[in-house]
Amino acid sequence: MGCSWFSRRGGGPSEVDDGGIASIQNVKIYKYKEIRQATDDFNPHNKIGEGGFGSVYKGHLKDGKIAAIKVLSAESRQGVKEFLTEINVISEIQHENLVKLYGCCVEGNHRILIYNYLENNSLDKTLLAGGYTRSGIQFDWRTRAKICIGVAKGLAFLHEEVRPHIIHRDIKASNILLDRDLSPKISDFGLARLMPPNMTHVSTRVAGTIGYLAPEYAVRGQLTRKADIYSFGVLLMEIVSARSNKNTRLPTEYQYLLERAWELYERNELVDLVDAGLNGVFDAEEACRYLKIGLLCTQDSPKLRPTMSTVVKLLTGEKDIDTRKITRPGLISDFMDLKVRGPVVETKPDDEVNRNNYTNPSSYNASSSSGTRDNSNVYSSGASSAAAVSSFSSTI
Ligand SMILES: Nc1ncnc2c1ncn2[C@@H]1O[C@H](COP(=O)(O)OP(=O)(O)OP(=O)(O)O)[C@@H](O)[C@H]1O
Repeated sequence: MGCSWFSRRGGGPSEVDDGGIASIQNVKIYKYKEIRQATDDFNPHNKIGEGGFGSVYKGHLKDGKIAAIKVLSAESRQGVKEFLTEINVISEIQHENLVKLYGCCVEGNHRILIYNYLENNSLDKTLLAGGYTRSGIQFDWRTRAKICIGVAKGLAFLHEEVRPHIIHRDIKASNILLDRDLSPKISDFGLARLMPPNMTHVSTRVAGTIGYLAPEYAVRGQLTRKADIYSFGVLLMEIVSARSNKNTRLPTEYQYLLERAWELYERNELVDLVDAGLNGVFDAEEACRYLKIGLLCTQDSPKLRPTMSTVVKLLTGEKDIDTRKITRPGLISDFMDLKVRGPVVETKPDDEVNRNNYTNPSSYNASSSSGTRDNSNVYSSGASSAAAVSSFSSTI
């Protein structure tokens, strides 16, 4: 048997018998030997990606499952207890639009996460990398609408149903994976939490993320759910237009997606931003509505951005957009000449972090899902925002 349940069933690695972590019960522990076999000894041919947290391999597990195996980099050498505590939190969070964590491997210095493998890769490597021509995937309008709504639902779940609420902190195209049916799954939620606060290589991650960063988070380090909503707004516009938030190959005035969207919105020509690759086969009213929702989500003032559950209703048409509320979005380029100072505040009063009060969403009581907010419990999935923001200053 290559793996065991953490609650001392099946005899996992010796560290997991540590009495201080006996309360952790839901994490499947894989033996390093099984992971080596699954990846053919981490054969480069099986490597499917490289992110800020380490390398990702495709692997075949003994139970027949295909997995994405994320080998965390050296910086993440957290103690077994801390690591498993975080993993236990992540593994309890399950939703059809979140990537499923199968388990982990925590032997010696190894810290490895084992996820459900998603067949159709990430949005940045498919839709934003040339769409059908490059990936063979037909991103027609219906598929895009389904992707936008799915991501919105996954994020609404993290923000409003999980207790304490989770701020993803890194919503972007490379963290949206697609399954066989092109249903979207958000990856990396809770992951930055595994990194020690002094981790230095965070700068490369932030560099790739700048266009998604809400100004108040980038400049003042204010981390709330509204920062995720800003990133979602940018992603939404990327999906509709099939272009990245920044494209240096375009003439200067067209390079920044958000600036372009605002310009076109003011001229009542938003439809021009919709992907020309759709060959005109799309619902223009709906596509423009999505772009307007993107503008609403990226408003400069966090208070003007809708919550994610409202975004879901706006996307599905259950709720109408009040276009009077759309003002110029907050643009990071407005702050390009500012140097950012740390240390940084993680939250505002209405989005306070409280990691100790985490409760399993499955045991989450029904009255809360009817809209009652308990804003005192927010779990930030981010690594040190101070680290992120101070390294951000060195990359702009
Ligand atoms: N569950 C998965 N199924 C299939 N492919 C995956 C899975 N997880 C990751 N990948 C692949 O590995 C790549 C790297 O993923 P990873 O999340 O480590 O980094 P990233 O999102 O590109 O960057 P960052 O770590 O800065 O967020 C992804 O772009 C994707 O192609």
